[in-house]
Amino acid sequence: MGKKQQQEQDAYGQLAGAIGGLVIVFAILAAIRDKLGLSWTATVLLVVGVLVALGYGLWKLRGAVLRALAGQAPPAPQGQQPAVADPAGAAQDDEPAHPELTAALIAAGAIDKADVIRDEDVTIKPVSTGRQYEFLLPKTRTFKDVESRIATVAGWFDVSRLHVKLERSRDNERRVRLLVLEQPPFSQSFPVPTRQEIKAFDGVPLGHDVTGQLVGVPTFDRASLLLGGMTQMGKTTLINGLITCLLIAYRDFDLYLLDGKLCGLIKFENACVRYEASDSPDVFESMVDELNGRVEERYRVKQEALRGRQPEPKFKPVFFIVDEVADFFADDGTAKGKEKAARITEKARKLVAKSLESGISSIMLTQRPDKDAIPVNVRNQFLIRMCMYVESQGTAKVTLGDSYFTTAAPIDPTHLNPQIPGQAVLFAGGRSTLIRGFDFPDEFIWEVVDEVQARQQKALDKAPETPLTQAIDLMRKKGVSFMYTVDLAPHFDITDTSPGPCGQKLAQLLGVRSTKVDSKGLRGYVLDDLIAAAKSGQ
Ligand SMILES: Nc1ncnc2c1ncn2[C@@H]1O[C@H](COP(=O)(O)OP(=O)(O)OP(=O)(O)O)[C@@H](O)[C@H]1O
Repeated sequence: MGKKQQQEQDAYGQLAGAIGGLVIVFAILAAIRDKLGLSWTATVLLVVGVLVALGYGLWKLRGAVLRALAGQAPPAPQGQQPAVADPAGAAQDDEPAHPELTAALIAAGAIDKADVIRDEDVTIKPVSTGRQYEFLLPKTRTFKDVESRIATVAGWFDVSRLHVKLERSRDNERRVRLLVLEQPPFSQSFPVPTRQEIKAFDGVPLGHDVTGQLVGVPTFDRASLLLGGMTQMGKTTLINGLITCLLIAYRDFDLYLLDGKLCGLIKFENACVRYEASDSPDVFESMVDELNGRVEERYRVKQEALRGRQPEPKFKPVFFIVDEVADFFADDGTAKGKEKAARITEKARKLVAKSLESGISSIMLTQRPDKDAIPVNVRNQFLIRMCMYVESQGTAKVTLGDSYFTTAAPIDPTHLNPQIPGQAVLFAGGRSTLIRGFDFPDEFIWEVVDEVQARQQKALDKAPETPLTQAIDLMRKKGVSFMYTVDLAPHFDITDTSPGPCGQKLAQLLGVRSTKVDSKGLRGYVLDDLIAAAKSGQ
C-alpha cells in the first residue's frame, strides 16, 4: 500500500471515530438532560464543570503519588521555595528550564549537561546593586558544586569574581542564592550603621557586604584577627570602626591598645585599660607580658574552680589591638637583637595561642604582610583573617594563610580596586566575604568613647573600697600622678623601710606590681596604672 493511500485511510478512520464520539457525547448529554430536566445550555455547562473538577482532582492525586514515591515533604509554607516534586530528577525533562541559570551552571560544570535548573524553582529579585537569583539545584548536586566553580559562573555572566556573592541555605543543601552585581563592588558607598543597627547585629559587625548588609563575626570570644594590606588601603579606619562597634556591642570589656602608628588609635585612649603610642619592641613586650600574666592568673582561677567542682568562671573579655605589628618583630641584625626578637616572638605566639580560652583576644594589623614581617608561628595562630589590597598572591597568603587559594570560592585580594579604600577579603570559618569597613565620623566615635569612660568611672565610684581604690583616692587628693613605693607604703601601715620587702608587701596588698622608675631600681606607682587595674578588676 502506497503512503498516500495509507494517509487517506487514516483520515477516514479518524473522521468515523470523531463522528462516533460526537454521537456518544450527544447521547450522554441528552440522557442527562432527560434525567435532570435541564435546558441544553445548563446540561452542557454542568458536564463541562464536572469534567474540569474531575481533571483537577486527578492532577492533585498524581502530584501526591509522585511526591510519596520520591519520599519528599509536602510543599513548603508560604515565603519559602517549594521543594521539587521530582523523583530522582526524572520529571525534569518535561519541566521548563530556566535558560540563563541552566546554561551558566552547565558551562561552569556545576551541573551535568542533562540537568536543568527548573524555571519554577528560580526566583529573581532586583536588589539595589544588582540581581539576586535564588534557585534549587538538581537532586544530584549541592551548594558546594556551585561554590567551587564560582569564578566560571561569574565569567558566564560577563562579570568578575568580585561581582558575585554566593549564599547557602540553612535548610537545604541544594538551595543557592547568587548575587550578580551590575557595577563593580562598592561603586557606591553605604551609610555607616547606627547604634541600633550595631546593637541589633548578631555578633560584631566589621563592615558592609557588596549589597550594603552588615557583615561581621558572630563573636570575638575565642577568636583573634590578623589584618593585612598595603599602605593607605584603610586598615586603621577599619580597625577604628571595629573598636567602635566592639564598644557598642560588648559594653563591658578591657581594651589594651598599642598604637604602632602613634596616633592611629588615639581616639580610644580614654576607653582603654592601657594605651601606648609606641613603635618600640620593649613596649610591645611589656604589654604582652602583662597580658600573659592575666592569662596565667585566669588559668589559675579556672583550675581552682574546676578542682573545687565549681562552674567554670566567666571572665571579662579583653582585647589587645596592635597597629603596625611587624615593627615589633624586627631585629637590628646583632646577635643580641636576634635573641630579643626570638623572645618577643615566642611570647606573642603564646599570647595569641593560649589566651583565647581565657577570654583574651588579639587583633593585629600590618601594612607589611611580607613573609618575614610577622613570624609564621605567630600568624598561624589567628582564626579570623582579613586582607586588603596587596600586589601579589604570595603577600595575600601571608595574611590569609598558605592554603587560602585552595579554599572554597576564594576572593583574590590582588583584584580589589585600590582606588576604593576600606575593602577587604574577610576569611572566617572557611568562607570568604568581600566587605568594606566603616568610616565613622570622629564625632560619633568620641561620643561612644565618652559614654564608655563615664560608665567605667561610675562603676569605679560604686566599687567597694579596697587598698587599690584607697591608693587612687590618696594620690588624687595629693594631686600627684606618681608616688614612690616607699612613700605609699606607710599609708597602708607597712613599716618596712627597705624598698624590696616594702614593695612586695604593697604589691600584694594592691594586687598591682609597681613600675621601675630609674636605673637605680627605684620603683613606684603611676596613678593611671592603678586606675586601669581598678577598671579591669584584674
Ligand atoms: N571605608 C572607607 N570609606 C571611605 N574612606 C576610607 C575608608 N577606609 C579608609 N578610607 C580612607 O582611606 C585613607 C587611608 O586610610 P587608613 O589611614 O585607614 O589606611 P591604612 O591602611 O591604615 O594606611 P597606612 O598603613 O598607610 O597607615 C584615609 O584617607 C581614609 O579616610
